[in-house]
Amino acid sequence: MDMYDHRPGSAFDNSRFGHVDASASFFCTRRLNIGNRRTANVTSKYQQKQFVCANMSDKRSGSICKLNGVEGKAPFLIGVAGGTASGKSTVCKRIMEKLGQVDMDQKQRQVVCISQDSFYRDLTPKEIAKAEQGQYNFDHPDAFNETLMYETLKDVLAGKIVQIPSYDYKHHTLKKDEILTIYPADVVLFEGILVFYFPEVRKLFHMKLFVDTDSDTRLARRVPRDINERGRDLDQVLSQYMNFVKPAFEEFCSPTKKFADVIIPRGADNSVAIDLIVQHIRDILNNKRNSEERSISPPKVTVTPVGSPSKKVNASADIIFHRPH
Ligand SMILES: Nc1ncnc2c1ncn2[C@@H]1O[C@H](COP(=O)(O)OP(=O)(O)O)[C@@H](O)[C@H]1O
Ligand SMILES: O=c1ccn([C@@H]2O[C@H](COP(=O)(O)O)[C@@H](O)[C@H]2O)c(=O)[nH]1
Repeated sequence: MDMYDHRPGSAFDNSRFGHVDASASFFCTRRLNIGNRRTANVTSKYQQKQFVCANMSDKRSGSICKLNGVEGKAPFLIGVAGGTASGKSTVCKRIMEKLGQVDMDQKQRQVVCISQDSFYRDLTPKEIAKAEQGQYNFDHPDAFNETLMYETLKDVLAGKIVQIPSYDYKHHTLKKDEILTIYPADVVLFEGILVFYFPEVRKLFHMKLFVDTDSDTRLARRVPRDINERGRDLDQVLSQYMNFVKPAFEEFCSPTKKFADVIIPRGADNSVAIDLIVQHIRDILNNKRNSEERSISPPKVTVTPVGSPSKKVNASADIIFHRPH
């Protein structure tokens, strides 16, 4: 999806993706601009199990965390769940558009979006053969790498730069030559059919949205999409839908609607709901910015000695605390 930072020419050896020995890793050092204000030397570590830049400080103080000594922001993390073709990606795109994030350099973006599909497990050749016949269940929670999803989101929350693969729906594989770099942002949207299914992952979200589009509409959208964009034929799409997609939606996805803070009926058509969400995000960002500014220039605090309450130790203090008696 074009909202991601596609960096085919990144310093990462993409050909190793998913095929390295678990212990194999390599390092690269780059100079990166983070947001409008910061520049940091970032050393990134790439491993099969964890494709994140793992060499930055994990310490958080409030919403500020450190990136190799440079202060970075912990983002506001929004989960966007919903059935297949409910409009999750389109809703995320609308939110980004309304927040003025689309025609913007990837590194400057305050709002970024990550797809849960980047956390599908690597399939064995036998599983790929099954998938090609529409016999693999991509809608079951076991199809996802929960640990990696959790660890990556934790890193995102810690203000780290993370690198994730994009997903190739035609070949049912993670794209080894298309690693997405997610730079620290103010808001991170994480969208997918089962983003609220895993309890530990679910707990990480500051806000949870569920895109609720009726199943006829979803199927009517999925059929042409899968044929035109994902290389399927009609029989495959319908049999996969009946055998796996529909039952898994009912068993695993639909029950997670109860965890949502906001349910968006009709998806991207619901501009009222999207406007309300965008306004809420704006308010949160403004509050966050104000509190960050306050923490960057804290008011001067002076303690007046006990017994001399009228004696001002520092005449320029903005706040005076009295020691309790
Ligand atoms: N409100 C809408 N009206 C018409 N088509 C839509 C609408 N929302 C999404 N679509 C189309 O439906 C398909 C699935 O939408 P998408 O946002 O990718 O869903 P999801 O991310 O939930 O799978 C895409 O082809 C998209 O262009
Ligand atoms: O190789 C694959 C991987 C996934 N799928 C289907 O994709 C949807 C999830 O993506 P949405 O954009 O939310 O629709 C899921 O229902 C899987 O069935 C696939 O067909 N092949």
